[in-house]
Amino acid sequence: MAQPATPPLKHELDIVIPTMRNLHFLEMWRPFFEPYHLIIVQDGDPSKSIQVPDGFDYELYNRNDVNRVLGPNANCIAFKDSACRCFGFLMAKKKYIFTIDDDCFVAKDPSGREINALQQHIENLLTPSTPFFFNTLYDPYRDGTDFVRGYPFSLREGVPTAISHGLWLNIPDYDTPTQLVKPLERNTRYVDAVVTVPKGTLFPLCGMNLAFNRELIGPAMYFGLIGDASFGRCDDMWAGWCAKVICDHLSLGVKTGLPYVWHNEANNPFDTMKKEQKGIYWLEQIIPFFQSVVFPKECTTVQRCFIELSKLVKEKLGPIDPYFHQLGDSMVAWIESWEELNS
Ligand SMILES: O=c1ccn([C@@H]2O[C@H](COP(=O)(O)OP(=O)(O)O[C@H]3O[C@@H](CO)[C@H](O)[C@H]3O)[C@@H](O)[C@H]2O)c(=O)[nH]1
Ligand SMILES: [Mn+2]
Repeated sequence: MAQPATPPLKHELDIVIPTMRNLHFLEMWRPFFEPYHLIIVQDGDPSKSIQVPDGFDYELYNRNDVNRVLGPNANCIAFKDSACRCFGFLMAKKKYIFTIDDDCFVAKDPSGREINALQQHIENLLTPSTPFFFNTLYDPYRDGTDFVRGYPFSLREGVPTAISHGLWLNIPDYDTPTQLVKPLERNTRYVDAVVTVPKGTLFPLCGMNLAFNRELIGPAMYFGLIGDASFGRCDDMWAGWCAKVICDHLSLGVKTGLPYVWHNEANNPFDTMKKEQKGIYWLEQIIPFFQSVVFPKECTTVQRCFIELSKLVKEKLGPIDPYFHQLGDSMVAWIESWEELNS
């Protein structure tokens, strides 16, 4: 009798979900997520109980657990935003992480077939990236394609992929001003492509539908000290900028494109306006800062790069606002916590 196939990376991947709601969205993901272990990080009042549908294998953490586990470093885990998810990254023990927001559902491809987002992330992570030279036919490692004529043979091995950044149909990941002027806009464009983000290029990472190799880049996936600082909704982007400059330095790859999820809930733009206020101003200074980062050659690990980055954040961004001094300190506390829990 044929044995049912073991789902890919079943014992090597954890799914991390930040939440402040009930997790009914998991019902739709049941066929894809049920074989995997879930790490749920509950935001808000720890005395509230979160409903997780039956049949899932999960561990659930709240603020009390963060305080208990991290002690004096607990403040590096921000709440009041999706940033609480990085406590799940700390607690995970597997090599790969897939993280998804609780308002993301299974999307369909143009043929009407449900998309197994996890499987596509795994394919992205298990095949190399090509940050040093752009392949005009997108990801050359996908079935049915290859490197185009003129692609240097010496670069065709690629580099290990650290991050797989998936996209979203329906509610687009817009900032508040864009959301306000286009309240009815929906993303209906399904593009069947995966590309490597080139070396030296930053991008706005969205944490909604994201996977990464925790061994390669885990310590850089820090969603910051966000909650109380009006730097809201920049948690994922902060992780993206830090991780990308470190990937560039360590010759690791970042892919973006497939898979899609269906993003269901539009935030109230008048609420998010307050959250994003400072981030929108700061963005124009933060990006030139990251573009100028050069790591010394002694920075041979993600941890060392991250500590170096924390110093640069304090020195170069500190003059903009005292918040960046706190953020620099919390980056150090994050690395201390990572080393304590993952030594
Ligand atoms: O205070 C909070 C707010 C949210 N969460 C959980 O975080 C994710 C994302 O929340 P939500 O869908 O409300 O926010 P979006 O603006 O659509 O999300 C985008 O912004 C990002 C950065 O904040 C996020 O990664 C993006 O996808 C949900 O699971 C909420 O339950 C929370 O825990 N606490
Ligand atoms: Mn959302």
